[in-house]
Amino acid sequence: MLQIFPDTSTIAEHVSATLVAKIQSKPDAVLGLATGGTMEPIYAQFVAHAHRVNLDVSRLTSFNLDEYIGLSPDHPKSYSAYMREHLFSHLGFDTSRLHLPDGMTQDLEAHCKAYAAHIQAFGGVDLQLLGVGGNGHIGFNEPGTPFDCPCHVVELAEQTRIDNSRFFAEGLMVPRSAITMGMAEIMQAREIVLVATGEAKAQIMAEWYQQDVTERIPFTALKRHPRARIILDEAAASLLPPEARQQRMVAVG
Ligand SMILES: N[C@@H]1[C@@H](O)[C@H](O)[C@@H](COP(=O)(O)O)O[C@@H]1O
Repeated sequence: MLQIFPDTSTIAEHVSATLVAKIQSKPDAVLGLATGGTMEPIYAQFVAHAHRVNLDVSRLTSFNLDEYIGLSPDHPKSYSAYMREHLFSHLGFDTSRLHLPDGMTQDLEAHCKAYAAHIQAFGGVDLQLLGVGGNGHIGFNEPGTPFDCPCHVVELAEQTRIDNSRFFAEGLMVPRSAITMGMAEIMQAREIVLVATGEAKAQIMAEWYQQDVTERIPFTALKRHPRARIILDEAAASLLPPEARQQRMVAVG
């Protein structure tokens, strides 16, 4: 289902309310968490909302989508550091329940298998948050990734490294590879919320809308998911055909 909101702050309120409701109804839920600029206002809003309603997050389990290979959790540009900065350090999480792939692992293949098995051991993800790359990647599942692919190592597409270089100071290289949750684990999530904001996502959203399900655009897989929502702001929706732009959300909540 496609939903278009006026701007990033109404999206943040809406997604935050979705998260709070999920956690209130299932305090031991398993969340699939994403990083990237899109998620920053969402986590900020969620932290404020959680404080307001005194939300108990201590029984939650989370699995992050991905991590760069070669960056330790202490590296400021690791996704581990991102999660601490934007979410984990602000609320009373049980840190032993918060999982990210280990970018410093010595045995990549074994680690990927163990990460996938760990998610299965928890019965899969209840609610998966996703952003989307300019080339349609989700997590770091780049175009061409088979839809049944589990957690794996990926060589990042040149476009992805260029897009993500804005997060790295000049002279710091974007890593060439990453560990990502696979399309398989993502598609097994019971509920998926994908958020795309800003003009930079307008082109890929138009392609997503026009194309059938294709591995060339990984997030088209969500068209086959029974409970996936694609949430856009006006800018990301700006190249959609008029009939798609009818899906405007006027109310928040
Ligand atoms: N691995 C992450 C993705 O999980 C994220 O969804 C995407 C979009 O990022 P942004 O929200 O910064 O546009 O970029 C990265 O490559």
